[in-house]
Amino acid sequence: MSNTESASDPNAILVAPSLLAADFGRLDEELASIEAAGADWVHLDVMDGHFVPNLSFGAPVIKALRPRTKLVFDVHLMIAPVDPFLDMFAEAGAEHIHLHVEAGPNTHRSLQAVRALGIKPGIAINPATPAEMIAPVLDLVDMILVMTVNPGFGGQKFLRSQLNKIRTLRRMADETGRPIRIGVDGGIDPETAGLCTEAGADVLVAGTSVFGLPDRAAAIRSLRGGAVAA
Ligand SMILES: O=C(CO)[C@@H](O)[C@H](O)COP(=O)(O)O
Repeated sequence: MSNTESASDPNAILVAPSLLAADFGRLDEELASIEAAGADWVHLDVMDGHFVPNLSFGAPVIKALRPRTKLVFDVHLMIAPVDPFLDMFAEAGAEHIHLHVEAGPNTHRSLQAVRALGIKPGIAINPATPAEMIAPVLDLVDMILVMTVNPGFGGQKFLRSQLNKIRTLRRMADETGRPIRIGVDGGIDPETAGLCTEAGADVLVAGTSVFGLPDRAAAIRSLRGGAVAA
């Protein structure tokens, strides 16, 4: 199945390689490699050194990359506050924006602002935050991003403690009667992909297990294979 075919199938498991694990000196080539390898989206991690203890890249880099690929830009904002920067990421070409439920007191307003910009809103949730925290905003989102590591760094170990949360969120999302995708982010490899999809996730965000391997097509196939086998 090609990237665009799988992305338009609501039941497909989608793979979104995280550019954080790419070679930042060759972003063009890295993007081209995952597009050719069958990635569905590219996941773009924006870090501010305040909400998370690390810095990555911001809207100018995303804007520069936008014309270089047809992949959907799945932007994960690990920043606080978010509201003053939403216009900037819209203008840069974000198609999805995930903001964190922990990032500020106005999550409901921020998600409405994302939708008003014509962007699909997602709500991201940290490992220590209970699933119930996002119940009041589920009617506003198209996606939930479950952090399966503490945000801020690639290459961390998957937290199995998040599997029950994924199950709970799958049930809550299904109860809305709307199609809401559940992404998992952090420590995703073919084995943990299977655990997550079995629990109800349908988007696999993976940095190290895609960009860490020379054959990106094989890496993406293995992730899908792990997911299907669950
Ligand atoms: O948002 C984050 C980290 O904060 C993730 O997107 C990581 O970039 C995933 O990296 P791996 O755990 O797959 O290496």
